[in-house]
Amino acid sequence: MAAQVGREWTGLQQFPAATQTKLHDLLGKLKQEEVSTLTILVMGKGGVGKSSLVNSIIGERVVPVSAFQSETPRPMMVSRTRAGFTLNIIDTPGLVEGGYVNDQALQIIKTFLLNKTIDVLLYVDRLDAYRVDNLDRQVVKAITDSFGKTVWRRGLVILTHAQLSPPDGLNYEEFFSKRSEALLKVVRLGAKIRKQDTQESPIPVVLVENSGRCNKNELDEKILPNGIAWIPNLVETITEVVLSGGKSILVDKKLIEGPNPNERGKIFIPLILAFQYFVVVKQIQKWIKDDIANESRPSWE
Ligand SMILES: Nc1nc2c(ncn2[C@@H]2O[C@H](COP(=O)(O)OP(=O)(O)OP(=O)(O)O)[C@@H](O)[C@H]2O)c(=O)[nH]1
Repeated sequence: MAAQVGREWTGLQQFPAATQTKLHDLLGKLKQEEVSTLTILVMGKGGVGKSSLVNSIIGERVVPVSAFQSETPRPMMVSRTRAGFTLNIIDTPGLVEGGYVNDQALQIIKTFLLNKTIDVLLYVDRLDAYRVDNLDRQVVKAITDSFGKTVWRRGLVILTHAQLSPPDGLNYEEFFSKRSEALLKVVRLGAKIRKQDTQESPIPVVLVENSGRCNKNELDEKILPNGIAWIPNLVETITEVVLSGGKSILVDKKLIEGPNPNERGKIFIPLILAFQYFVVVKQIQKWIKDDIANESRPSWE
C-alpha cells in the first residue's frame, strides 16, 4: 500500500481524555525543541506485534494484523498530522524466514527507506518469550549492519504481550527485569556495543499491551499490570530518546549500497595481512632456517 501522506491524526481522539492531554503535552515538548516531524521505524521478527503496535499508536486499524501468518509482506508508512506535528510510522515485514535472517526482506526495507530519515527505531519482541538465542543476535546484527550502530542511540526495545502473569512464582517486575536484561545483552552483542557505552544513555525497554482486552484505569487508559498507562509512557520514552542527543539516520544511497557502515576499516585488512606476511612470517621463516643451519648434527647422520 502506498504511503498515506499528511492525513489528520483523527485516531488521537479515540484515546481517553487523560491520554490525549499527555500526548498533546509531549508533542508540544517536541515542537518546542523544533522537532515537528518524527519518523519511527518498527522492526523485529515476525508475529511479535509490530503491526499491532503501529495500530495502537495511531489509534486506528491502519495495518492488517493476523495471528496465523506474516501479514506484512512489504514495508508500509503511515503518516498522520496533528497541530503542525507529523508522525510517520513505518511497519516492516518480519526479519526471520525459515530460521534465518531474511536478507531479501531486509533489502526491500532498505530500498523503501531510501531518502527517508529514521528518527527512532522501535525494536519489537514479546515479553512472554522465555529465552533469547543466536537468531535474536543475528537479527540485531542485520539491523546494525544496515543502518550503523548509532541507530541504537535512537533505539528502544519494545516488549509486547505485557499483560501476563509471570511463571515460576516470579513477581512481575522481576520477570520484566530478567527478560529485558537478556534482550539488552543480545542487542549489545549483535550491535557490538560495550555495556559501559550504554551506561550514560541506556537503551530503554518499554512494555506494550496491544490486546483489546488490556486492563484500564479509572481514567479509561490502557494499563500494564504495574499500573502504568502504557501509551503515554511509550510516547514519553520516545520523546526522551529523541531529545537526548543521538542523531537521526538519513538513509541515502551510500548507506544502502556502500560498505557495511560498521566495517569501513575493513579496507585495511589486505594491508595488515601483507604486513603480517612480510614482516612477521618472513622473520619467523628466517629464524627457522638459521636454526636448521646452526643445528649440530649427530655423528650417525
Ligand atoms: N495478547 C496480545 N496479542 C498481541 C499483542 N501484539 C500482537 N498480538 C497478536 O499477535 C499476533 C501477531 O501480531 P502482528 O501485529 O501481526 O505481528 P507482526 O510482528 O506485525 O507480524 P508480521 O507482520 O508477521 O511480522 C496477532 O494475533 C496479534 O493480535 C499484544 O501485545 N498482546
